[in-house]
Amino acid sequence: MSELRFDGLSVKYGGLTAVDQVSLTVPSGSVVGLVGESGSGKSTLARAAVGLAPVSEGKVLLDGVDVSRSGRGRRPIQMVFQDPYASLDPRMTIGESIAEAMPRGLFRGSARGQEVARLLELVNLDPDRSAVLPGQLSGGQRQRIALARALAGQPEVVIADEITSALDVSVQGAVLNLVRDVQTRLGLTMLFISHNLAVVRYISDYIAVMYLGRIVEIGTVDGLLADPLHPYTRELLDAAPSRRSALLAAEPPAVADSEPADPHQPPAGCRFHPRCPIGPLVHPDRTVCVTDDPALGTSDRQHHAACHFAPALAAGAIQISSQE
Ligand SMILES: Nc1ncnc2c1ncn2[C@@H]1O[C@H](COP(=O)(O)OP(=O)(O)OP(=O)(O)O)[C@@H](O)[C@H]1O
Repeated sequence: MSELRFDGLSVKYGGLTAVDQVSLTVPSGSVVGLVGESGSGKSTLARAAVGLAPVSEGKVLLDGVDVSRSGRGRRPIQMVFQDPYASLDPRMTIGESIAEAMPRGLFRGSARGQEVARLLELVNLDPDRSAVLPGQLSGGQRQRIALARALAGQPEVVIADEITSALDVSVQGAVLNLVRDVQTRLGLTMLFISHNLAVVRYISDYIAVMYLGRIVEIGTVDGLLADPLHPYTRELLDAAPSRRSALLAAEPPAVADSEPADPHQPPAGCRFHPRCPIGPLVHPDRTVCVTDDPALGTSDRQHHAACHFAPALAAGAIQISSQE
């Protein structure tokens, strides 16, 4: 069990800051669900944790140790990606693919085969099928193999990036159940990325909401969903269909009546202010939203939102848009 922490992490692609000074902790053995619209930086944050995105500032820490300095060899953070068709070599049997991901030298001879069988059983696949090629498997089965491959690396942290969104709707629930079961059994620390709030709610202990390269709200699942403090989170929730239909939805809901923000030109002050239903768009006197960049709370409270008016929203002193 290990704590994963992003500490003031920034990732830049040319002139674009895809992730902007993000600090986020995934407590040991827990699941943090990361939600936000397309382009908000979720995948980039995840990729930075495994060395696949160029970190320009800040650190990724595993139990306080900078992962970029942990050297070669075993990789304690493993990722499962969206596309189960692209993530497996079509010429390797699934057994070979899993064995290839094991730490070098840890399993030799028959122990290798036994470990492959154990991993296949862990993801509810018949160990006798280790000789089949990925082309003979369905999308859901391939995603199970991708999970087994990630687990073969004996990770302390698994990052799952939209792992159900490319799957047939009929198998999404089964893969989610499996991931939750494996995470619980192994006590894994997990960052679970999805557009789909219903999926995230089902699997996570905490939810972090990302908007234009920043975390704008974080809290426990129950706390955040019962009492969202950021207007963007409220929009996401209002736009989300019922839990069942959201679980089955191939495409995530868009935020209603809102223009996607341009990540190349983030607005000054609060980045959400040009879209915000309680900001200067509706209340021109709320100039603080244009001038001051709100910070995510730093107290010990478990629920934080980066909004100047979060305390007033929480207290019921102001309401969203037409209700105000
Ligand atoms: N390799 C890259 N080179 C240049 N820009 C990139 C690269 N990868 C991501 N970006 C840009 O960084 C921003 C964040 O993208 P990212 O994929 O992290 O967002 P996301 O929230 O995961 O979205 P999605 O859910 O659509 O994958 C976007 O504006 C994207 O175009």
